[in-house]
Amino acid sequence: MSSTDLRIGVVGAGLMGADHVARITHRISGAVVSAVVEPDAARAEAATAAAPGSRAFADIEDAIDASAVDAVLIATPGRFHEPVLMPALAAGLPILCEKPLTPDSQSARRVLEAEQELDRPHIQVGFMRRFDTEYQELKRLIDSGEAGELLMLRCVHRNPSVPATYTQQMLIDDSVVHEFDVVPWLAGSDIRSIEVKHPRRNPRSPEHLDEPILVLMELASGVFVDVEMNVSVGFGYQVTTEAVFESSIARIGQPSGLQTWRAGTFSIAENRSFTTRFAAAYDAQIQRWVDAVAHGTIDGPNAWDGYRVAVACEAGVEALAGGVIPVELPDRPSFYA
Ligand SMILES: NC(=O)C1=CN([C@@H]2O[C@H](COP(=O)(O)OP(=O)(O)OC[C@H]3O[C@@H](n4cnc5c(N)ncnc54)[C@H](O)[C@@H]3O)[C@@H](O)[C@H]2O)C=CC1
Ligand SMILES: O=C1[C@@H](O)[C@H](O)[C@@H](O)[C@H](O)[C@H]1O
Repeated sequence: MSSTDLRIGVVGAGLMGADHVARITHRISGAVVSAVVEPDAARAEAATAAAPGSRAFADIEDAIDASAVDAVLIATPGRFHEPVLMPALAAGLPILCEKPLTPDSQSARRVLEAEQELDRPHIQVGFMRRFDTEYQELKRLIDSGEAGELLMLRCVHRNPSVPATYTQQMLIDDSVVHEFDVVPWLAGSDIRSIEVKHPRRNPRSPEHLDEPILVLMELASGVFVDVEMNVSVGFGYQVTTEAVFESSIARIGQPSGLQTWRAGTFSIAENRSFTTRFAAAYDAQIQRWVDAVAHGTIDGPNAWDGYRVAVACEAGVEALAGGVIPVELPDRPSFYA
């Protein structure tokens, strides 16, 4: 550790928290994990063992009081984000908060209000797809106008399976939440309305889930977007987008793993989890946050983006029961210009 390294407190050391501890320790420059807050003793021990020099704390307030952290990375389940965001903001610390910012728009608004007490945005939200090189290339193509007018985006979001704790609502606010961020970013236009269609149910789905679902968004620009959200596909993890232009199409997210020719068959390895599909994007997201923090800024989706997405998720959850649900946003505060 060098004396200039950013000392990060990681709150929540489950799947994503442990993954982030490993990347900060081994792949990110200019930062170390100095504190871990995790109620599960075995996970806390594994995380501190994985990050030499780090210490476990009972809560983020203790780590702040002990002057053990310069920044906070939040990787607890979404409903526990606000109780960490608030003390971290009160201490004026930079924050990388895994998605969602908070689980609903009311709590997201409270966070926006608390952040606006400070001189500048301190929160970056972990919508890592914006750091994926293919998404970035597609955005450049759309922005450049080279391909002409964008007419539609056709998105696919497939998970091999989900844990028993995954609910119907999570199809929207745990999974499609990513498209609610990345689609307006790609297309440069806010979501105007959301509708959900229920195709034939996959007999492999857990009993309590009615999926796949088809989420239809209309953007303010008139661009239409469909998202196939499908969480029991078994074969692997797939996130793709096809952009339909006037006289061309562009595609991202095709399999790019090991290719084999065997017994008369050609095959390409597919991802099995977001942890590999987006590994480079998570690395880039955290490296750019660490670099930005050194200059007193953030470099990625901010708390306003988190709030916009929370509003879209509420409309999406309402749309699960039917209807075309409008997405209405207040004006963006100049603080987030
Ligand atoms: N960007 C992405 O692609 C992904 C993001 N996520 C997000 O990451 C966050 C964590 O998700 P997972 O790692 O999958 O969950 P997880 O359940 O594997 O881990 C969460 C950890 O937080 C701990 N925890 C619970 N309450 C806490 C508290 N008050 N203080 C400190 N620790 C607490 C739990 O004991 C657990 O170890 C969520 O916000 C989730 O939406 C999850 C998966 C992928
Ligand atoms: O954020 C994520 C998970 O929480 C969610 O459950 C998955 O569907 C997403 O693909 C992943 O990126």
